[in-house]
Amino acid sequence: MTESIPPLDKTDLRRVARQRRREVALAQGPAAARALAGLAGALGLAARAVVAGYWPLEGEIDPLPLMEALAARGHVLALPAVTETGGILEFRRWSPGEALETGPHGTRHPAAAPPVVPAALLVPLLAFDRRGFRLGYGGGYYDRTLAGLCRDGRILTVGLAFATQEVDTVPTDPWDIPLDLIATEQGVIVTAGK
Ligand SMILES: Nc1nc2c(c(=O)[nH]1)N(C=O)[C@@H](CNc1ccc(C(=O)N[C@@H](CCC(=O)O)C(=O)O)cc1)CN2
Ligand SMILES: Nc1ncnc2c1ncn2[C@@H]1O[C@H](COP(=O)(O)OP(=O)(O)OP(=O)(O)O)[C@@H](O)[C@H]1O
Repeated sequence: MTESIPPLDKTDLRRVARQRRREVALAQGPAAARALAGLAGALGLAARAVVAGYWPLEGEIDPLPLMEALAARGHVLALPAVTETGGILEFRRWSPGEALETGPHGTRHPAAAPPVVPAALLVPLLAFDRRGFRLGYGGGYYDRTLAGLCRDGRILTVGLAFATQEVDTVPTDPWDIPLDLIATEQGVIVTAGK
């Protein structure tokens, strides 16, 4: 068991959670990513649904083995592109092995292509709680994007994290929209949802 993180504001929690995530990623990164891949069938995705993942930044749990497992099950994959600083994410079709370009904040995304609307979103995070609230880097990209996607239709949101990224209560703002599921190397957590 790791020590629990005391209640902190978003800025302080980002710092503490980042450090904790870096340590667990070094110690358990590849094993945890493999464990996530084993959950591909447990996410309840509709057949052939378009699933948007992410290209991992340092310390984030690596979603690529899970994305490969999803592709093998017949899902279409996509990656987010940051096309405008402070804007919303654009999702582009992608298959493992296809070329990527570097975007703002060190992100990697496929070259310009007609955007797709994902049915499910795999979401990176610094910390999560059992209500489904997440803390990100503070750019607000997922918040703004989710606000639009939720307005336009149904979307399943799945946070991906190391189990030790859980905190009792993530501090929230009015724009935060809770995730439906959190997948960790220990299994799938079903939250109260949106
Ligand atoms: N893998 C991944 N892709 C993503 C995100 C993410 O969190 N992770 N984003 C989520 O919104 C969007 C990009 N927005 C971002 C906004 C800020 C920072 C950021 O502050 N990065 C750190 C450096 C990251 C590192 O430690 O390598 C920084 O600049 O200090 C990163 C991404 C879309 N794509
Ligand atoms: N629906 C929205 N519409 C417009 N701006 C928004 C919306 N949601 C969030 N923002 C803006 O995004 C900024 C960052 O929000 P927050 O600190 O919650 O980011 P985060 O969830 O940690 O980051 P990210 O989503 O990029 O991983 C806030 O300053 C807020 O004004």
